[in-house]
Amino acid sequence: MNSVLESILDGVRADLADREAAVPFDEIKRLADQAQPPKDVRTALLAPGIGVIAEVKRRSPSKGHLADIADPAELAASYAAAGARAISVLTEQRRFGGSLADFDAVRAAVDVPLLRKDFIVGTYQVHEARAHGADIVLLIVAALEQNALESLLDRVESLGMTALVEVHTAEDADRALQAGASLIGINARDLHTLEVHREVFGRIAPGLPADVLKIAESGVRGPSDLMAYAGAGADAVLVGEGLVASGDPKAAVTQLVTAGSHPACPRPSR
Ligand SMILES: O=C(O)c1ccccc1NCC(=O)[C@H](O)[C@H](O)COP(=O)(O)O
Repeated sequence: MNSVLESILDGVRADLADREAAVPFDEIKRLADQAQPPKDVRTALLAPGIGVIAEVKRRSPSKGHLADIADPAELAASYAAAGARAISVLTEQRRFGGSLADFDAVRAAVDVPLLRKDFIVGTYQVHEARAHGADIVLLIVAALEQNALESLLDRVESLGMTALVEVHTAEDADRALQAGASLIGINARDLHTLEVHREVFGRIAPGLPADVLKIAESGVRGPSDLMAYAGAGADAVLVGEGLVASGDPKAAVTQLVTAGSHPACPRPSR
């Protein structure tokens, strides 16, 4: 595993140990069982046009500070009002400045499906995501051994949620399919250099089955990037920096949604 990811995971494991000490596994499972039922993510993403998954992202390892985001609920409500199909909330604290408190605030503010965007390493975090009302949980292939990926994906689905399985290479994509992923995110950000290479999406997506929903992650800075990803087979794009650093996130989502539903925008064939 590469050092950027490894160092993120070290911090994630330390913070996770603190949370598990505060709220034991049985209690987080009980809270997950009491949460509102998860939403139908596939139907939301298959609505006509290229979907926009809008991200609440304060900072990142690659760019440092991105936006202050004093009120994540207000930001999320503006994303939803502008037509975002789903909202991604970063809950990793050390590198991304996110939190489960941000997630709770967003959950209370919007009805669209919510993605818990974090670095999942164990089943506790899956139940924790459900307890906080998540509908989608990110599983990063590069962060997980195959048996862990498969058992976490099973756990996500057994709780009625959808796993967004993130891949960076064709080998990752093979592992995601082997694990049974039905929603695959192809992340154009190289985890070694943190550079974005959008062409990675077009190299990997054609090798995925037609019934797998394909999300293009990272590097969408405006409608032309969305159109290019759509042309390479994306069902939806996941956008963070291009929204939060735009000065007018609601207008930025509106522009993307408009582009994604324009008759000239390519559609995935299935
Ligand atoms: O954003 C980073 O610097 C980063 C570094 C290491 C691991 C993950 C990272 N980002 C997570 C994401 O996948 C993005 O937040 C997401 O794809 C949105 O990307 P962007 O629109 O380019 O902000």
